[in-house]
Amino acid sequence: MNDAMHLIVGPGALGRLVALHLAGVAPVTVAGRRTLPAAQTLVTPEGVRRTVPLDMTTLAELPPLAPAYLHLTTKAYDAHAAYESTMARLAGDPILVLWQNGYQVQPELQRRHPGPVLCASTTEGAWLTGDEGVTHAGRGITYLGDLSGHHVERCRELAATLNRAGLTAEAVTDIETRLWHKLAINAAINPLVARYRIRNGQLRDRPFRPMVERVVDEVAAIMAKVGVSPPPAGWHTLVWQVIEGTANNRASMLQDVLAGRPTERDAILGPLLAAAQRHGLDTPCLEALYGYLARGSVTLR
Ligand SMILES: NC(=O)C1=CN([C@@H]2O[C@H](COP(=O)(O)OP(=O)(O)OC[C@H]3O[C@@H](n4cnc5c(N)ncnc54)[C@H](OP(=O)(O)O)[C@@H]3O)[C@@H](O)[C@H]2O)C=CC1
Ligand SMILES: CC(C)(CO)C(=O)C(=O)O
Repeated sequence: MNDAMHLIVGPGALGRLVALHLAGVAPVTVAGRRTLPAAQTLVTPEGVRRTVPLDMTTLAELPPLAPAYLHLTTKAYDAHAAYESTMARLAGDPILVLWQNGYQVQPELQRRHPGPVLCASTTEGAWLTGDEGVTHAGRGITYLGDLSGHHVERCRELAATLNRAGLTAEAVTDIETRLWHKLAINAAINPLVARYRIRNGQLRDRPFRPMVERVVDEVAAIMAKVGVSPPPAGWHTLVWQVIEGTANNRASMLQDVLAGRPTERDAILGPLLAAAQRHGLDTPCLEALYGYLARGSVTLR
């Protein structure tokens, strides 16, 4: 057991998945905004159920801890509020680990946080089974890096801890590119499947296939202006590979829309639309999808 303490704020699907793994190798406290049962059940991708006691608390009851790591596992739109309420209670400046999708919270909190900030880009898949547990739907890989390029060793240390805990992780020196690549995938898939309430694989069919192509054209043009290098196979191939590999998924944004929750539209489409505006690019599809997610209606040209 490593004695570096991990505080995980945001006890949702990803937060509990990470907590239930880390608890086997390090001291872990999980903090949310409401009380959750201390015994949490993990259902593994193989269907095995494991119930693990966790130190669960609420931010309001959080003692003045000095954790080595503060993992922020809220949705992107809750990250700033969660960061502020947590930091107001902690002693010291922990290593902040950001697990959000998109590319909005990461540069903003990198500027705000006085300690090291690491970014995690993960392809793990998890969903909640209620207040008592989480299902690990699919194993993936977590890339860890930092935008400043000053904390490579800390990324390696955390990757080693996550690997010991049973989650595959790797420290990388190009996390910004990886976050933009994941954002491109999310931008091409999530708003369309949320808009049309379809599984990812249905994007391969008419009338959705040409819509995906147009969205990817817009994303690719923005990436070229921003200076994000394309994946080796190109943007279109990358997106179609993910659609193929996740054909049966109900993407996270579709689940949010169906449950009447806010979506991560600002974290995913926001950076693309802002870059398009800066560079004078016409992005009718992305704008229409953003408009739908903001207002609930869309007309794709
Ligand atoms: N789930 C997955 O498989 C993956 C998720 N991600 C990314 O990880 C992030 C988290 O996703 P996910 O776990 O699915 O989301 P969830 O909605 O399941 O979990 C978010 C959690 O954050 C809590 N929360 C919100 N605000 C605060 C706050 N101010 N203080 C403390 N806790 C708070 C919520 O509490 P409450 O219950 O009260 O709402 C909830 O428990 C997202 O950016 C997502 O895109 C990335 C890859 C995979
Ligand atoms: C890759 C994809 C689209 C898989 O569903 C995803 O990350 C999500 O659902 O948010």
